[in-house]
Amino acid sequence: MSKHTIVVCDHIHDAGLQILQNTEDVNYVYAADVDKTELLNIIKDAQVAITRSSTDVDEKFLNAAVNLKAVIRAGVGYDNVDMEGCSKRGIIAMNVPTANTIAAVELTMTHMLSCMRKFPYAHNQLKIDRVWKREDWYGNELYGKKLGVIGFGNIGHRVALRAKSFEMDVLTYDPYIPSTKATDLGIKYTTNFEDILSCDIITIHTPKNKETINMIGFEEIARMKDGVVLINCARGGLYNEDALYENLKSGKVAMAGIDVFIKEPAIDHPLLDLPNVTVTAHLGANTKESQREISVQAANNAIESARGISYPNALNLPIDESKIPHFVKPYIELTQKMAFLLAQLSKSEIRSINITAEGEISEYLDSLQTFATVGVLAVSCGDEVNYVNANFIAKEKGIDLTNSEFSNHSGYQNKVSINITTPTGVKTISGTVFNEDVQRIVEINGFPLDIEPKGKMIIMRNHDVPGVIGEVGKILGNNNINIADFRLSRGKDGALAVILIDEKACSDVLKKLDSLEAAIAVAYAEI
Ligand SMILES: NC(=O)C1=CN([C@@H]2O[C@H](COP(=O)(O)OP(=O)(O)OC[C@H]3O[C@@H](n4cnc5c(N)ncnc54)[C@H](O)[C@@H]3O)[C@@H](O)[C@H]2O)C=CC1
Ligand SMILES: O=C(O)C(=O)COP(=O)(O)O
Repeated sequence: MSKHTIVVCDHIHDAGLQILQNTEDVNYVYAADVDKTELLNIIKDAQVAITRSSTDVDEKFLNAAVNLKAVIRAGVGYDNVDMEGCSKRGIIAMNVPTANTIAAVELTMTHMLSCMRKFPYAHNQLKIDRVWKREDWYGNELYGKKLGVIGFGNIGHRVALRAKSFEMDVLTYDPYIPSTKATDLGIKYTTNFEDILSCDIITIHTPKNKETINMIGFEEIARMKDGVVLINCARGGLYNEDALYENLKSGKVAMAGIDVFIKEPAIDHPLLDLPNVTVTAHLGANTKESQREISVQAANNAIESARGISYPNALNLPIDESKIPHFVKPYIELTQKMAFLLAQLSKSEIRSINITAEGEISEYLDSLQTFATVGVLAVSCGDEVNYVNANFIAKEKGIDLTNSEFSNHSGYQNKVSINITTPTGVKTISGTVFNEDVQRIVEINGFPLDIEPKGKMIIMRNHDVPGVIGEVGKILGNNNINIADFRLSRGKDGALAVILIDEKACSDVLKKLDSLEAAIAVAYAEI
């Protein structure tokens, strides 16, 4: 039995390791304790890698991981994964998005309470210094304070709910949610960032990306209340670290609760020297409950993806098949098959792939474009091309990708057409789906047809003169090729025959057909 190699790059709970160990077709390699240079050597055999935030899936990692098909970020944030690099190489990236939510929520509340009561300092004075000085430790209450929550996703909204139970006045800023998601929970919603800056305590729960890096900097802090408290259990760099340091030093920011740093491990970070921060070493996800669940999910997902069965929570697929309406799926398949067929008929350099659609299916043009590109490129690139790298490969080859909605309606409820441009002209194919899942090609190069996109076929353009069908039948019969179906379409420029055959037609047979006086062009294709 051939085994799939799964490399575990960071510490995950034993429960997941057990699953990997007990799976017969998995060869699992535990590399959490090796240094990252040695990991580059180990990762070259991996089909699937499991990582946490301690392993950067960057250019170096990806260049070394020559057999990698999938990478699983065993947690939420994937800012340490070079998503474009993965896509270019056809690697599917996945995360485990909700298993550590509660752990991160509770650590956020811990930092908030610790900051308000200066808990670690009070604790250390008694425990380490053995000093009993109650007058040193007057804190503040959460009760009645205004809390600003930036990012109202899985973690942010739960932090808001818990803060409400402390009878805080909670306000959220998240332009990507409907306001009712917050207001239905009794949380105030704002699209004005200034409202957040006017809060007593601010906590951030967004992903780290171009838009959110330095979301809070010198200018934003300057507009905050004196004595504001800032919490960051999301990612280092969402609050500008220099601005945070300077303003904690001056006392403008009274306290900060920080779990994450731009560069980790952060054992020499200047923030650690300040007396008004509570810090943890990126422990947001570190509860036994959450790590057990993440590890089990990551292991199962790694096995599924190594076997090519499914890619749960894939982050770089063109479409999330679990979220699309039922009617779209057969169009996805049909588009890829039609593109594959058309590229076989063209047999020349492809300069552009254009997709058009009419009906409700036109809402999915961008995704269909990717599937068409996979179909076209599969003819020349074989299984090197897949849904995540197709657009990159097309770009590298200088193929122009475009799509648009049909301006004219042809009467079909839904129809997809693919046009490919080659040095000799434009080739077209169109298809539709009847009765929910009956896929049909309804046109090739302007000739109306009704054929199933399946099987071995000869496609022949010929002058519309008597005797062609007989001559074709004779050549195929003489070469022991059985005709399964013969579809003929007539147009003003001649005829097009699609001949479905039981055996593959070799180039010799195609040459004989091409030499018929009536023949204009002959091609063989297989779907
Ligand atoms: N410290 C730790 O160990 C952990 C840290 N995290 C971090 O927390 C982040 C949030 O996690 P979840 O809540 O699970 O993610 P999520 O995806 O459920 O929520 C993120 C929210 O941020 C919002 N958002 C995005 N851009 C925004 C912007 N510019 N302004 C305001 N809101 C914006 C989104 O609309 C979304 O509602 C993760 O991306 C990860 O980096 C997550 C788990 C543990
Ligand atoms: O899930 C996340 O985004 C986290 O930050 C947790 O990271 P970790 O898996 O603990 O390295």
